[in-house]
Amino acid sequence: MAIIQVESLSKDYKGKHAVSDLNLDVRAGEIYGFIGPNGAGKSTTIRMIMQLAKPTSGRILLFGQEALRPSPELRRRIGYLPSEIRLYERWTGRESLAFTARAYGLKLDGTDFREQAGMLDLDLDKKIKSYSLGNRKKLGLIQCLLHKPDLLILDEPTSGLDPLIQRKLIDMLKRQREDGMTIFFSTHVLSEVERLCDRVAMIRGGRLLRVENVEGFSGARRHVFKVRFAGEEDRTRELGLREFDDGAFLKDGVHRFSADGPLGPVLRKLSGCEIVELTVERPTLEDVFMRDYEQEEER
Ligand SMILES: Nc1ncnc2c1ncn2[C@@H]1O[C@H](COP(=O)(O)OP(=O)(O)OP(=O)(O)O)[C@@H](O)[C@H]1O
Repeated sequence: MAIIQVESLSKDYKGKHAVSDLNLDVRAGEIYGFIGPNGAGKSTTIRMIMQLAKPTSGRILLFGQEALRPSPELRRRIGYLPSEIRLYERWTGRESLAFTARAYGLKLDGTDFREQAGMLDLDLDKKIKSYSLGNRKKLGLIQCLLHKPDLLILDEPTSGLDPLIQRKLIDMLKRQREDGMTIFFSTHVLSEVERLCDRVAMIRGGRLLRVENVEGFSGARRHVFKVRFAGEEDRTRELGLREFDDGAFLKDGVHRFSADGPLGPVLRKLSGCEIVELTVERPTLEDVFMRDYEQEEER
């Protein structure tokens, strides 16, 4: 069953499309990355999933239930970390956690979050007003795990964290997955997605560009070619580069395309023109996504 199912979801702000006709399905037990540049529509989507913003059109199902209005029952099953966390500045981290625990009717003895705080290197006895942005994020994350939700929705959880803490947070999220939690999180850091996610959706300009399986990423069997020929003209058609890749394109004088299988046939084709520069690489997820960005920009 899909834990999050988003169907034809759109959100307009004063006639401007923040999210357009978005479809997503997040399955039980997976870590799903939601990636896109600034202003892509990630937070707007997450706010709609959390029933904090009303969709202009479309449907959202959480745990198979229609979720267009705030529902305390659904809310209890979800841990949500917004991109900007609001905390009560005068409290210590521990007081803040104790308050949240009480709000959920949990009886905690103070040792329940010690492990997580230790893992993230967070001093819970300091006042929140003295916390850095990173420490606030850490506290927010521990807070949204307190009630042991089935689904974790995190809006840019690692932004503002140093690389060491980012890694610890990622390890902590992996551990949650081992305990059966489903995790949906937004980021613009691709390496994070590669380390952590089962699947990743890429959004830009409010529209879904693609969804990719990270494990066994199919791009690993392909080669990415970047080639500059003598002269500036577009050689895509002349060399039949679209026979290898429908999406072959020319940008800044460089022909870019990818191809499956052995290199020989491709190199033979390329040698029909005078090559000034050639690079051949295995594509990373980043290559695949950057290509999508660039192709979108061309349109
Ligand atoms: N409350 C609002 N009123 C008007 N426009 C909004 C509002 N919230 C978001 N937008 C616009 O919707 C678009 C998507 O914004 P959103 O915050 O969802 O992007 P994002 O992918 O989360 O970006 P970032 O990575 O910068 O947080 C942007 O053009 C933004 O300016």
